[in-house]
Amino acid sequence: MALAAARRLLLHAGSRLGRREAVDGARRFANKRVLVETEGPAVMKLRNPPVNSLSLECLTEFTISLEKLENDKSIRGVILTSECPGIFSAGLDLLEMYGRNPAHYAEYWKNVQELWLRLYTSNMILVSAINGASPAGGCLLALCCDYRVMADNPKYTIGLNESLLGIVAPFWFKDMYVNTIGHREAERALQLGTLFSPAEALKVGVVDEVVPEDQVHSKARSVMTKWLAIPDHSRQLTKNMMRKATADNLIKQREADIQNFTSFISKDSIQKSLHMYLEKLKQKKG
Ligand SMILES: CCCC/C=C/CC(=O)SCCNC(=O)CCNC(=O)[C@H](O)C(C)(C)COP(=O)(O)OP(=O)(O)OC[C@H]1O[C@@H](n2cnc3c(N)ncnc32)[C@H](O)[C@@H]1OP(=O)(O)O
Repeated sequence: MALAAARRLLLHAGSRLGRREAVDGARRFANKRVLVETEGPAVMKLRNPPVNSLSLECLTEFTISLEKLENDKSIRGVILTSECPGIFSAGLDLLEMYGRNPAHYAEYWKNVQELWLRLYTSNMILVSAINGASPAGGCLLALCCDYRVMADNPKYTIGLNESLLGIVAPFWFKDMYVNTIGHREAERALQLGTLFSPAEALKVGVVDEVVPEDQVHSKARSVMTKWLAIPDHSRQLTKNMMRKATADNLIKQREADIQNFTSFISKDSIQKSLHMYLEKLKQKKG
């Protein structure tokens, strides 16, 4: 209930802000963690420092921004990128999955599912400009896109690394990975929790193109121009044909998936693994 009210409030505030900024000349709207520019090809920038982790608030604002773009029939495509230097997204927020209660885990997971379904089944053309590290849920965001351009910086890695955290990528993460890189590569990468360098990601097909870092946005825009030249109706029907079965697989078992996640993440052993992983992240800083 509380979340639904927050969501209504955000939508309202978002549209007011959108109008105000439009008067200033720049066609854009924003909430705290997501900035959307609608001048030229629409660009959605995640800005949840330090690492663009997908907290509940960030997921909600992301979903609302997408909803607004979907409702604007003049917007046919969106470039998804990050405003945080060196980070595309650190994925799901570990602090939403650690040390909370089952009701919180269920609420969080419902919102993760909702964002995924909205992104994965979007009628718009989605191109990701991956300008930084993109582990786990960050990779998931990129995989939802129709085309992925990654910055050629060996410090940036991408992949579904859940098994390194002692957790298991849900079946719908896995389905999308298999759809993108094939069963054998996905099986190996999921078991090992592989984080691919840009060159490896290109080779295996996690991303479609790797370009010098200063060209990632211009390349994403030129890709968008090419995709925009395709008639919407045929492209959308084709996308739906390719993705429907994967999305339906979750839709038909959303509740069960929430229950599974909640009971899995609540286990002492899993909480212990997350604790150790969080400690490791802290220690890395020295
Ligand atoms: C059935 C269960 C399935 C659940 C599915 C889960 C999918 C997921 O997405 S799980 C999340 C997986 N994410 C990761 O493994 C990424 C972990 N983070 C990193 O590897 C690094 O932080 C980075 C490469 C993204 C960035 O490195 P950098 O050196 O720039 O920054 P750090 O000093 O490591 O981090 C800064 C700060 O942010 C905290 N943090 C990092 N990632 C997360 C996160 N995913 N959730 C919450 N918080 C995160 C990190 O602990 C630091 O915090 P402090 O400043 O307080 O120490």
